[in-house]
Amino acid sequence: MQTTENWSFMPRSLEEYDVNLVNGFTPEQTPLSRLPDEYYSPWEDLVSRLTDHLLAGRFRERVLQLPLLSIDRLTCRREYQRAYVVLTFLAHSYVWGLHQKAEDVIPECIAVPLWQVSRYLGIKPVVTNASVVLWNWEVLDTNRERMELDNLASLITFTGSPDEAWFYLVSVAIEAKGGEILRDIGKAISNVGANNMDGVTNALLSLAKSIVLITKILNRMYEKNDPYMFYWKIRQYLAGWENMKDAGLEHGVMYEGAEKVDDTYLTDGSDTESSLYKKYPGGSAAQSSVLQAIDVALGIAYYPTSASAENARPDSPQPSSRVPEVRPPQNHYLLRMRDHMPSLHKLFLEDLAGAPGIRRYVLENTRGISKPSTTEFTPQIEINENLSDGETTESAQPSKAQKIGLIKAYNNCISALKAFRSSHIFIVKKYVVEQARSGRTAGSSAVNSRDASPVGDRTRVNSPIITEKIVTVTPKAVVNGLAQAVEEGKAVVGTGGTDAIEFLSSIRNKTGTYRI
Ligand code: HEM
Repeated sequence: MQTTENWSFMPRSLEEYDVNLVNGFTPEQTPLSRLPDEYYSPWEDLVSRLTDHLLAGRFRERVLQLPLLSIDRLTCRREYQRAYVVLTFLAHSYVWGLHQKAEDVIPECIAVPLWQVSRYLGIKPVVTNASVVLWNWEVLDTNRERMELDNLASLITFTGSPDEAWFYLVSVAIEAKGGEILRDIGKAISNVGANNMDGVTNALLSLAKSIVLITKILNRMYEKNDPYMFYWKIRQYLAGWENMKDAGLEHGVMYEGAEKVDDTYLTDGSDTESSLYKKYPGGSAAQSSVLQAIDVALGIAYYPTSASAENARPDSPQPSSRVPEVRPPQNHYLLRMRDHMPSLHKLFLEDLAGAPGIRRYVLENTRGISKPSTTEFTPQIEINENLSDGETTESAQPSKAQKIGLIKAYNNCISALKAFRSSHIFIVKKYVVEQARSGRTAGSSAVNSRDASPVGDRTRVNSPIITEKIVTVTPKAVVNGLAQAVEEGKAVVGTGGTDAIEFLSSIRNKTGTYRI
């Protein structure tokens, strides 16, 4: 049990945010692998053979045989979470199918309970980071260090492939470091409140180490997730129903019968007020609260990717004693992604933003010592050596060395976070951009004859694992949802429908400018 006393600056207890200092935003207790009440066995039995039914081409038929079950027999949040995971997997499998045309109506037997459990958990009724990562893991050996990559398994996958499980598990292992990360953030902020400079410095040094550690975990993605598999076989199931015109979901998806059980149905996720069709983006690790918590704690605000905003950093130290508060634009993609987190985690991030600011503390207490770069990231912090130690002559005041230590610790965090984002961009280039540019190839996987026509032989080069001779095919524009070939010169879009690399680079570069 970790002490939560460092978190007394928050208006609510960590428990009330469904956050803990062991695993962060993922539960301390292992998620349920099956709902205990046999009443729910029709859902559990179907999801346990999900891949088999998809492969047999009879999954949709099986869904239509499901009874409409009440959610009244779910007894606790853990059970609601399990129900949400099961129902989102069933819903996305139904909509996307396997080598089938997308369906734009989720049948009542899934749609109604999915809508209701999502309302209870305060999350959107689509696959999210919570469905596939936070609430979708188990530990293999409970006697060992719990949540390391070599001791984890995913509870449900769409494809039954190790690649898909690995994709989720890398995120689970990162999420689990959220406990350590929150401990450091709590220590840093409570020491800001107590005006204990060394305490803030030590907490930031530890936070920087944790960010380096999650970057190492992120870089293990290549070990067991083949980019080809990911892009062409797995990613399609994570897609939601926003910006999906090309996939046949121009209006989004209808949750059959949900309007009868919830008055708010019509007002959420629709283009027009009265539409029964909903548009929601799908699952993305951009919905991870850990990364956003680090951003919030370090005082990093998000910006639109437009050129004018690019040049502005909000809080370059001002001559006056006040560091202006900056409100990020409300429509920014990363802020929108908070609606795809459990609402308690979103609330946590909002309340964290109101806590004593670490960045503000560093800036205000090192004025005259730091010489912030107004341009891009520089590896070396520039210390203004010529300035006298002015305000720090009294023995009770921190020394110049302490102030320099504080700036360096803060900058270590920024550099580590920027390095995380650089590694992530590299992954997105390998797993998304290169795949989209290469066009779909037939190798060990079957290609829908309606999707493609063979044009010649080529050795498959994108996968580090498979090197057999394969047939190159000319892809039609859309294979399924997010799995599509994109011509050179056209943007490869992320879940949010914007140019993924441009978007991620802008955030990465902006992170770097926060060095002091
Ligand atoms: C094969 C692996 C991965 C791919 C292809 C990938 C792809 C993407 C893409 C395309 C975006 C842009 C926004 C969107 O489309 O939603 C994004 C955003 C993001 N991803 Fe990943 N991702 C991968 C793994 C991870 C992992 C393991 C994490 C760790 C938690 C992660 C964390 C993030 C974050 C935090 C963002 C928001 C942007 C930012 O804060 O820098 N991703 N990812």
